[in-house]
Amino acid sequence: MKFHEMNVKQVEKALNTDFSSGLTMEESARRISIHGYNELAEGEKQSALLLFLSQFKDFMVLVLLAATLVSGLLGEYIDAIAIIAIVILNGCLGFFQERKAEKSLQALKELSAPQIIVLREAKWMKIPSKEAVPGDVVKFSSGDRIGADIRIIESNSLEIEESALTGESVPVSKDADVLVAESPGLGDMENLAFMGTMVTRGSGTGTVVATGMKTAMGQIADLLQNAEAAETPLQRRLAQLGKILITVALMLTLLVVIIGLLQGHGLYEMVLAGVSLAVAAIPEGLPAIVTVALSLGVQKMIKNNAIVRKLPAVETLGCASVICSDKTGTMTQNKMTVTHLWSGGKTWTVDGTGYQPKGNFYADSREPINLRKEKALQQMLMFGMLCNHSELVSKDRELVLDGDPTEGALLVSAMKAGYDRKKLLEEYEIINEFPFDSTRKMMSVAIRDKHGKQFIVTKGAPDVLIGVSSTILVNGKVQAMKGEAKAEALKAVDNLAGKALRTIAVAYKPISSGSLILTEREAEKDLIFIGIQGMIDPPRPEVKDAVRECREAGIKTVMITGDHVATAKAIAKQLGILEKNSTVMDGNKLSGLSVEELEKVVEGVSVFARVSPEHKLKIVKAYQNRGHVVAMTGDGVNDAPAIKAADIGVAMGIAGTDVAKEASALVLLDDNFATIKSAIKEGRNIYENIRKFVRYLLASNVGEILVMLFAMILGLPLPLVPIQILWVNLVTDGLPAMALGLDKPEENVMRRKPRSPKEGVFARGLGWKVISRGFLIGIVTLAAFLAIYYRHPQELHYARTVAFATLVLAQLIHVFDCRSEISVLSRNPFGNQYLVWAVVSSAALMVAVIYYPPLQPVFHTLPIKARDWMLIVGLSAIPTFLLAGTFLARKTK
Ligand SMILES: Nc1ncnc2c1ncn2[C@@H]1O[C@H](COP(=O)(O)OP(=O)(O)OP(=O)(O)O)[C@@H](O)[C@H]1O
Ligand SMILES: [Ca+2]
Repeated sequence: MKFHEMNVKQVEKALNTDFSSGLTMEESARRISIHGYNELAEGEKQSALLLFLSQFKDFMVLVLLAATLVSGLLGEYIDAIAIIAIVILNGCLGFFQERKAEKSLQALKELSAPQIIVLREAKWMKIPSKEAVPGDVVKFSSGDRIGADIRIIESNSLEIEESALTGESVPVSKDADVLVAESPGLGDMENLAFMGTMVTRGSGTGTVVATGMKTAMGQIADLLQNAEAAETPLQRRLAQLGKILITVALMLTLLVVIIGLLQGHGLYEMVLAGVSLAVAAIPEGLPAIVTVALSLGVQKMIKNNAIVRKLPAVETLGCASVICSDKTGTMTQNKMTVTHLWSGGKTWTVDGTGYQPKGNFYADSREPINLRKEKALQQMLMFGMLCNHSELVSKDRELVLDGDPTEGALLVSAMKAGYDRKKLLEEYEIINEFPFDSTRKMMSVAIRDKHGKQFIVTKGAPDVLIGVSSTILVNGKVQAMKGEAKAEALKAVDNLAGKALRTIAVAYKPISSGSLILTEREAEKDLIFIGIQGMIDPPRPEVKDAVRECREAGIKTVMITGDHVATAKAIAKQLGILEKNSTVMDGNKLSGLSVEELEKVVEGVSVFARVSPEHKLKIVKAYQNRGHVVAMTGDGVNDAPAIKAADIGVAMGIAGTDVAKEASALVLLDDNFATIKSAIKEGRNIYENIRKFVRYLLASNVGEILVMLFAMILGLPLPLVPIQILWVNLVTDGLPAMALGLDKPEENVMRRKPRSPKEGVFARGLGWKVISRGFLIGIVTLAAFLAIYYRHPQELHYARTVAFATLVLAQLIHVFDCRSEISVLSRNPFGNQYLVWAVVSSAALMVAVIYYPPLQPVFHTLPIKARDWMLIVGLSAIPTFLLAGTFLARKTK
């Protein structure tokens, strides 16, 4: 018999498990050793060796190796060995950079690995999905992705979307009690839930029947092997640019070779020089360094509680111009405490802090009231506790909340009045439930008391509940919900919400005992309104500053909330989101507008209140049509489309569902708005750092090519020999460029306007900087060469050594200039320790090559005399300081 044909008892037996306490730790470990981990087999990975070899597949490197081989055969052993050594070192550098990039991407993947809630040794715990085994008892609810194939034990309005398996995107309802007889299609197995599908509604428990490759998903897994890693826009642009640069570098190199030949240089000499030059000038390492910079940035973001799930988001973050953020939990602390209560025209306050169930109720005086006399208040508190899933659990001797904070507040307010849920549940049995969702904005239970009387109890947004209540309880009497009674209730809501309180109303109605199976629609109408509980949810302290910083950075903050207009308004004011010239729009108004109409007014709105998740997509579209780059937060299943549509989809790490997380590009580990701001700042910085080393590397290459080209045009000997060119390329490109990638942001990163996503690599004067600095580096190197060579033409080796030192030093000074968009002097040049160390070690290597006797024949160098250092230092400072702070530099700002 198959699992879907058995009843629950039979399944329990077949799997040799216990549905009330789950598996033991021992047993689960044993089962892992039998069934293996619950994961799908991965595609093949590139081996380290292949990755290493792939560093040498570059065409010019192959040509260089061939040319070196020839020179080796011709007897130039030292040159040949040195060149090969440098090529291998270069390959190692590339290998490590790519490895690092790959590793950090892998680490990212693991961070966002799915989890599953299982029952082990009678305790519910969250474990990595990987560790689930057949027989495990699991629970799941709306927004979860199912982690294994599961036979449902209990279900509650459960609906699951199985498009990952069946392609059918309409959710199907699932029911534990439906036995499926023959062998139906996957889509018809009502009592099974499959790995990879997602819960769109309701909740349930179940037991794992298959894991890993044995699941239905596993059987088709090879069809959907790993999605390819996405390239960021910048990486794509750089790849295109790379092709152009290669062509240009090759053409210039060819020009150098041809002119050199025309000027009477030997063929062999020119070919080797040309090939070395080509290898040095082609920025083949650029893509890898960019990936490393991106992933280093990603790691930094993780330290700041932001996980980037899609690499391109790192870049897009820097372009964000609007952040649409949830209020509850993101801008506020999500620590709710009921402070005010209202029923039938009376208002009470209650004291106490946090989730400690201690406090008193007051009317007008300072004396606590006698609760027994306030029947409506009692009823409201009791119902708030019954229609409630949250729980207080003690952890480290403190009471902490397990569940939804809104419900926690209601639980605690009832406890302050002396109610105890266990005792209540002995008196009242919960026979049915309609779970909360953000569109209905309410939740209901059907309960039965000891005498068999049945009621519907509903709690939810007061304005919505007033709408579905036909009567209201006033002084123990039921009155029609209209006229003055209704107006007074609405006024009470406004009054509480105006105090920045979040409001939840409670209502009920008796139902006849026969009508057990009501639909949601039947249950949630003609209710008797009892009253309202108002709770504080203090803003997170850091949000106000974050909002201000965003404003200075040209980024607009928009609050989007399901909460009441007045509550949203009050909190938005406290946080500085709502200003004089911005407005609040509510869900009703929003529903009536088309995207085009919304577009016209959207710039003026900074708070959207009483919205449903479905509205978020419209808001994203409207801002995007206005040319904005939009970050949008979300947590629930219904938020996923908006998260996907946004330029940067942001999901909550704590409150977020699997579905929201999977749709997102960025996950906030702490659900904090301020974290979005830090991520944007980091995103801007990473992009600037990439610009810095692109600028540095290309200027260096331009310098290297030009010095050779000019020398050939002037009919001079080669100012640098091949091995020197390769060495410059290795030493100056390696460490200093990486160090630039780790640079701290310039002070004003968050005071600039967001960058346009269309901006090219050379925007904002970068192209000019590359060419002008490169040109000057070439000129001063040539000048240094000439200064020696003209006086002593016989000392060619010495002149080359001086040119070599000038070229290296000019680049090592120029690298400091690259740290700033303005000028080298606009920030402390030694502010980046990595860079200082990179430059010091590169300089030390240069000194070694020049002064260490065993290296001199290898690099064709001679020790430089002290007085010539004056010349070298003076010349190499020129490219950086000549243009630093001049009008040319400023103009490009
Ligand atoms: N567990 C619940 N049971 C009943 N009603 C609830 C519950 N949670 C929230 N509500 C009501 O539904 C309204 C909408 O809730 P929703 O979760 O959509 O947004 P929110 O939490 O208020 O704000 P945000 O969208 O900023 O997270 C709330 O203002 C509240 O009145
Ligand atoms: Ca919400």
